[in-house]
Amino acid sequence: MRERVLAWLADHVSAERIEHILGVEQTCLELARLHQVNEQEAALAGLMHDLAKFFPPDKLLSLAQQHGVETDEILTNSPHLLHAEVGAIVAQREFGIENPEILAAIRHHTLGFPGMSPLSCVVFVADAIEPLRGNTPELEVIRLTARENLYKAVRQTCDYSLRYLVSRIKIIHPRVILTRNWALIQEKQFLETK
Ligand SMILES: Nc1ncnc2c1ncn2[C@@H]1O[C@H](COP(=O)(O)OP(=O)(O)O)[C@@H](O)[C@H]1O
Repeated sequence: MRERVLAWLADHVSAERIEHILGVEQTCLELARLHQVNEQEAALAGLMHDLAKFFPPDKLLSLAQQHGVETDEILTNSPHLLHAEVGAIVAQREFGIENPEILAAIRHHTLGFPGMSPLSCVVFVADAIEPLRGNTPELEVIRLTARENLYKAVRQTCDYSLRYLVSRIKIIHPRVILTRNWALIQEKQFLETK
Protein backbone atom coordinates (compact mmCIF):
# COMPACT_ATOMS: atom_id res chain seq x y z
CA MET A 1 0.00 0.00 0.00
CA ARG A 2 2.71 2.49 1.02
CA GLU A 3 4.60 2.08 -2.26
CA ARG A 4 1.39 2.48 -4.25
CA VAL A 5 0.52 5.70 -2.40
CA LEU A 6 4.04 7.06 -2.91
CA ALA A 7 3.90 6.30 -6.64
CA TRP A 8 0.52 8.06 -6.90
CA LEU A 9 1.80 11.05 -4.91
CA ALA A 10 4.82 11.38 -7.24
CA ASP A 11 2.35 12.05 -10.08
CA HIS A 12 0.00 14.35 -8.15
CA VAL A 13 2.00 16.54 -5.73
CA SER A 14 5.34 18.37 -5.83
CA ALA A 15 8.61 16.83 -4.66
CA GLU A 16 8.72 19.35 -1.82
CA ARG A 17 5.21 18.35 -0.69
CA ILE A 18 6.26 14.70 -0.66
CA GLU A 19 9.05 15.58 1.77
CA HIS A 20 6.47 17.27 4.02
CA ILE A 21 4.17 14.24 3.75
CA LEU A 22 7.01 11.88 4.75
CA GLY A 23 7.72 14.15 7.73
CA VAL A 24 4.06 13.98 8.75
CA GLU A 25 4.04 10.18 8.34
CA GLN A 26 7.09 9.82 10.62
CA THR A 27 5.76 12.31 13.18
CA CYS A 28 2.40 10.47 13.22
CA LEU A 29 4.25 7.26 14.00
CA GLU A 30 6.12 8.87 16.90
CA LEU A 31 3.04 10.57 18.38
CA ALA A 32 0.93 7.43 17.99
CA ARG A 33 3.52 5.41 19.91
CA LEU A 34 3.56 7.99 22.72
CA HIS A 35 -0.23 8.19 23.01
CA GLN A 36 -1.29 4.56 22.53
CA VAL A 37 -2.81 5.20 19.11
CA ASN A 38 -2.61 2.51 16.39
CA GLU A 39 0.75 3.23 14.74
CA GLN A 40 -0.02 1.72 11.33
CA GLU A 41 -3.29 3.63 11.05
CA ALA A 42 -1.64 6.89 12.10
CA ALA A 43 1.23 6.46 9.62
CA LEU A 44 -1.17 5.64 6.78
CA ALA A 45 -3.40 8.63 7.57
CA GLY A 46 -0.28 10.84 7.67
CA LEU A 47 0.89 9.46 4.33
CA MET A 48 -2.53 10.16 2.78
CA HIS A 49 -3.49 13.45 4.41
CA ASP A 50 -2.48 15.68 1.47
CA LEU A 51 -3.58 13.48 -1.48
CA ALA A 52 -5.73 16.31 -2.89
CA LYS A 53 -3.39 19.18 -1.99
CA PHE A 54 -2.68 20.05 -5.65
CA PHE A 55 -6.15 19.53 -7.08
CA PRO A 56 -7.39 22.71 -8.78
CA PRO A 57 -10.29 24.60 -7.13
CA ASP A 58 -12.91 23.49 -9.68
CA LYS A 59 -11.96 19.82 -9.21
CA LEU A 60 -12.12 20.18 -5.40
CA LEU A 61 -15.54 21.80 -5.65
CA SER A 62 -16.98 19.28 -8.08
CA LEU A 63 -15.67 16.21 -6.19
CA ALA A 64 -16.98 17.66 -2.91
CA GLN A 65 -20.38 18.27 -4.45
CA GLN A 66 -20.47 14.86 -6.15
CA HIS A 67 -19.77 13.08 -2.86
CA GLY A 68 -22.16 15.09 -0.72
CA VAL A 69 -19.56 16.96 1.31
CA GLU A 70 -21.29 19.63 3.38
CA THR A 71 -19.98 23.00 2.27
CA ASP A 72 -20.55 26.57 3.37
CA GLU A 73 -19.79 30.01 2.05
CA ILE A 74 -16.19 30.03 3.29
CA LEU A 75 -15.41 26.61 1.80
CA THR A 76 -16.92 27.50 -1.58
CA ASN A 77 -14.99 30.77 -1.63
CA SER A 78 -11.73 29.08 -0.52
CA PRO A 79 -11.95 25.67 -2.22
CA HIS A 80 -8.39 24.89 -1.16
CA LEU A 81 -9.77 24.21 2.32
CA LEU A 82 -11.68 21.30 0.75
CA HIS A 83 -8.43 19.43 -0.01
CA ALA A 84 -8.80 17.68 3.35
CA GLU A 85 -12.35 16.41 2.67
CA VAL A 86 -11.47 15.51 -0.91
CA GLY A 87 -8.28 13.76 0.24
CA ALA A 88 -10.48 11.33 2.18
CA ILE A 89 -12.59 10.73 -0.94
CA VAL A 90 -9.43 9.92 -2.93
CA ALA A 91 -8.17 7.61 -0.15
CA GLN A 92 -11.43 5.69 -0.36
CA ARG A 93 -11.86 5.60 -4.12
CA GLU A 94 -8.26 5.26 -5.27
CA PHE A 95 -6.84 3.15 -2.44
CA GLY A 96 -9.90 1.38 -1.05
CA ILE A 97 -9.51 2.81 2.47
CA GLU A 98 -12.69 2.08 4.41
CA ASN A 99 -11.42 2.53 7.98
CA PRO A 100 -13.61 5.42 9.23
CA GLU A 101 -10.94 6.60 11.69
CA ILE A 102 -8.33 6.98 8.96
CA LEU A 103 -10.80 8.73 6.65
CA ALA A 104 -11.85 11.12 9.44
CA ALA A 105 -8.22 11.92 10.28
CA ILE A 106 -7.61 12.92 6.65
CA ARG A 107 -10.85 14.94 6.53
CA HIS A 108 -10.04 16.84 9.70
CA HIS A 109 -6.34 17.54 9.22
CA THR A 110 -6.74 21.23 8.39
CA LEU A 111 -9.62 22.54 10.54
CA GLY A 112 -9.84 19.77 13.10
CA PHE A 113 -13.26 18.82 14.44
CA PRO A 114 -14.66 19.10 17.96
CA GLY A 115 -14.73 15.62 19.49
CA MET A 116 -12.23 14.22 16.99
CA SER A 117 -10.52 10.93 17.84
CA PRO A 118 -6.97 10.61 19.22
CA LEU A 119 -5.91 9.35 15.76
CA SER A 120 -7.27 12.55 14.18
CA CYS A 121 -5.52 14.62 16.87
CA VAL A 122 -2.22 12.90 16.04
CA VAL A 123 -2.50 13.74 12.32
CA PHE A 124 -3.71 17.30 13.00
CA VAL A 125 -0.73 18.05 15.25
CA ALA A 126 1.81 16.11 13.14
CA ASP A 127 0.89 18.19 10.08
CA ALA A 128 1.82 21.34 11.99
CA ILE A 129 5.00 20.19 13.74
CA GLU A 130 6.77 17.81 11.33
CA PRO A 131 10.48 18.71 11.13
CA LEU A 132 10.33 20.58 7.80
CA ARG A 133 7.86 23.13 9.25
CA GLY A 134 10.89 24.87 10.79
CA ASN A 135 12.25 25.63 14.22
CA THR A 136 10.43 28.71 15.43
CA PRO A 137 10.06 28.97 19.23
CA GLU A 138 6.27 28.56 18.85
CA LEU A 139 6.66 25.26 16.99
CA GLU A 140 9.23 24.03 19.50
CA VAL A 141 6.71 24.63 22.29
CA ILE A 142 4.04 22.61 20.45
CA ARG A 143 6.58 19.82 19.77
CA LEU A 144 7.32 19.53 23.50
CA THR A 145 3.64 19.69 24.46
CA ALA A 146 2.77 17.01 21.90
CA ARG A 147 4.83 14.49 23.87
CA GLU A 148 2.90 15.17 27.10
CA ASN A 149 -0.67 16.26 26.38
CA LEU A 150 -2.06 15.63 22.90
CA TYR A 151 -5.15 17.79 23.48
CA LYS A 152 -3.08 20.74 24.65
CA ALA A 153 -1.00 20.34 21.48
CA VAL A 154 -4.22 20.43 19.41
CA ARG A 155 -5.26 23.65 21.18
CA GLN A 156 -1.81 25.19 20.65
CA THR A 157 -1.91 24.18 16.97
CA CYS A 158 -5.29 25.92 16.59
CA ASP A 159 -3.92 29.02 18.33
CA TYR A 160 -0.85 28.95 16.08
CA SER A 161 -3.03 28.72 12.97
CA LEU A 162 -5.35 31.47 14.23
CA ARG A 163 -2.45 33.81 14.95
CA TYR A 164 -1.10 33.18 11.44
CA LEU A 165 -4.47 33.83 9.80
CA VAL A 166 -5.09 37.00 11.83
CA SER A 167 -1.61 38.36 11.10
CA ARG A 168 -2.13 37.77 7.34
CA ILE A 169 -5.64 39.27 7.44
CA LYS A 170 -7.17 36.04 6.12
CA ILE A 171 -10.74 34.77 6.34
CA ILE A 172 -10.98 32.29 9.22
CA HIS A 173 -13.12 29.20 8.98
CA PRO A 174 -14.87 29.01 12.38
CA ARG A 175 -14.48 25.25 12.73
CA VAL A 176 -10.92 25.78 13.95
CA ILE A 177 -12.33 27.82 16.83
CA LEU A 178 -14.79 25.05 17.73
CA THR A 179 -11.88 22.60 17.62
CA ARG A 180 -9.82 24.91 19.84
CA ASN A 181 -12.54 25.29 22.47
CA TRP A 182 -13.15 21.54 22.56
CA ALA A 183 -9.40 20.82 22.87
CA LEU A 184 -9.07 23.40 25.67
CA ILE A 185 -11.68 21.56 27.74
CA GLN A 186 -9.96 18.21 27.00
CA GLU A 187 -6.53 19.51 27.92
CA LYS A 188 -7.78 20.63 31.35
CA GLN A 189 -9.58 17.35 31.98
CA PHE A 190 -6.42 15.47 31.01
CA LEU A 191 -4.39 17.47 33.58
CA GLU A 192 -7.01 16.86 36.31
CA THR A 193 -6.90 13.10 35.80
CA LYS A 194 -3.10 12.94 35.96
N1 LIG B 1 -9.38 28.02 9.94
C1 LIG B 1 -8.90 28.34 8.72
N2 LIG B 1 -9.56 29.25 7.98
C2 LIG B 1 -9.11 29.60 6.77
N3 LIG B 1 -7.98 29.11 6.21
C3 LIG B 1 -7.28 28.20 6.90
C4 LIG B 1 -7.70 27.76 8.19
N4 LIG B 1 -6.81 26.83 8.63
C5 LIG B 1 -5.87 26.70 7.66
N5 LIG B 1 -6.14 27.52 6.63
C6 LIG B 1 -5.34 27.66 5.39
O1 LIG B 1 -5.53 26.49 4.61
C7 LIG B 1 -4.32 26.13 3.94
C8 LIG B 1 -3.99 24.69 4.18
O2 LIG B 1 -3.74 24.45 5.53
P1 LIG B 1 -3.15 23.08 6.05
O3 LIG B 1 -3.94 21.94 5.51
O4 LIG B 1 -2.99 23.17 7.52
O5 LIG B 1 -1.72 23.08 5.42
P2 LIG B 1 -1.01 21.95 4.60
O6 LIG B 1 -1.96 21.48 3.55
O7 LIG B 1 0.19 22.66 4.10
O8 LIG B 1 -0.66 20.86 5.55
C9 LIG B 1 -3.27 27.10 4.44
O9 LIG B 1 -3.10 28.10 3.45
C10 LIG B 1 -3.86 27.70 5.69
O10 LIG B 1 -3.43 29.01 5.91
